[in-house]
Amino acid sequence: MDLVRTAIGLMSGTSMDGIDVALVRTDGRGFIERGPFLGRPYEPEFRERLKRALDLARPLHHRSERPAELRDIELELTLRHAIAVTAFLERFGLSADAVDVLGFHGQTVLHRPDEGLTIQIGDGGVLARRTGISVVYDMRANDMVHGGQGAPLVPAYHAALAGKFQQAGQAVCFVNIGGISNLTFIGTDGRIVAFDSGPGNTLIDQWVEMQTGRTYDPGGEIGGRGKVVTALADRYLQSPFFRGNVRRSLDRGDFAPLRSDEASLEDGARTLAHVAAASIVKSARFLPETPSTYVVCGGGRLNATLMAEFSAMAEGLGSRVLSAEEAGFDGDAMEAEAWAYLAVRSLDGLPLTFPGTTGVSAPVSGGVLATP
Ligand SMILES: Nc1ncnc2c1ncn2[C@@H]1O[C@H](COP(=O)(O)OP(=O)(O)OP(=O)(O)O)[C@@H](O)[C@H]1O
Ligand SMILES: CC(=O)N[C@H]1[C@@H]2OC[C@@H](O2)[C@@H](O)[C@@H]1O[C@H](C)C(=O)O
Repeated sequence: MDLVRTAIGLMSGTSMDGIDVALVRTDGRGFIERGPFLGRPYEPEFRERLKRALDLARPLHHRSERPAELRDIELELTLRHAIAVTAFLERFGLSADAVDVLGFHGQTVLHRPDEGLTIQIGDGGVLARRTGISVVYDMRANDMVHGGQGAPLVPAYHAALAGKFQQAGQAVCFVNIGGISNLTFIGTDGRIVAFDSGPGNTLIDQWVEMQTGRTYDPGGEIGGRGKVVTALADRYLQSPFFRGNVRRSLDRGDFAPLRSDEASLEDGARTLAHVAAASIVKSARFLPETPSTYVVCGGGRLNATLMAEFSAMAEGLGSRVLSAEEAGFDGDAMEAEAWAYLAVRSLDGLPLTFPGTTGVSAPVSGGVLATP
């Protein structure tokens, strides 16, 4: 039997809303035992620091470049992750010795796949020393070196969770609605096809924050009171991103926010929820077949307006739509769990990405190991 390790995954996603922490016991292959999860929101001041980091990263041309202020933010981010690990261990009565590895995503501050450039800030060495636990980090870079898009990486984990659908003879598609959305299709024969599918919550979050100061549309309630402004929706949905045969991965800044005078608060939120839902369906046309089931994860599944739109569109095409919880998973923990799983795969030199998931030339492993 392959070695089963205890791993903690740490995800700070494109929504920049906080750090997700999840524990998984796994052999990095078919054995997965999901443990506890903790979400640690960022305080508003630190979110502003991360937004500043995106601005500082925009002119960079090399993934190791760190202007002094960006280096400071990287250290602050890393220390917040160390505190999150300590809080997690305390909360669940675990000692650092019980954990074999941390899978550390860091924060994507720039992603330009066309230039072969992806930058995640987060210092694995500092995190390993602070926590006393080995850290695997920088998991996207090697994929890009080998011609991949550097994202998405979560599909290897989705595929490992898909066994029950395969046994039932069903093609399943995991939909992760985070800041950006991505899809993982797993066919009945185990074939994996994955790609970023379009804007997720970021446009909605930016709009609601601009208009109200709140950082998201709770439950999709604001959008639920509005109507779709077709001309604005079309501006997004007619993007060249949805055309052509090559799927490319997205940067948070690839779709420009609505301008403040373009719609009422409610109509803007409704229109952008529609855009998020329709983007998934548009991109799903590039899957090998219509999935029997969509399993929806990520914070966007909690936006009822977005979910109602997506469910109606997908069901109209013959698929059923389940939330991660309805399918027996945890939709908040999934990405952090994936980073735990990927860290174990990295330790064993197993591939993290495949030609069908990132367009990489051949299956490749990745990640950098830092020891305490
Ligand atoms: N109760 C809720 N109602 C509506 N939307 C919500 C709710 N909770 C979270 N969200 C949305 O989900 C977002 C966070 O989702 P998630 O944590 O999956 O994103 P992420 O991990 O940052 O993104 P990515 O997958 O792009 O890396 C929030 O920014 C918000 O837009
Ligand atoms: C470069 C980067 O950080 N991309 C993220 C982003 O957020 C969602 C989507 O775009 C996905 O491609 C990826 O994250 C997920 C967790 C992934 O790599 O699977």
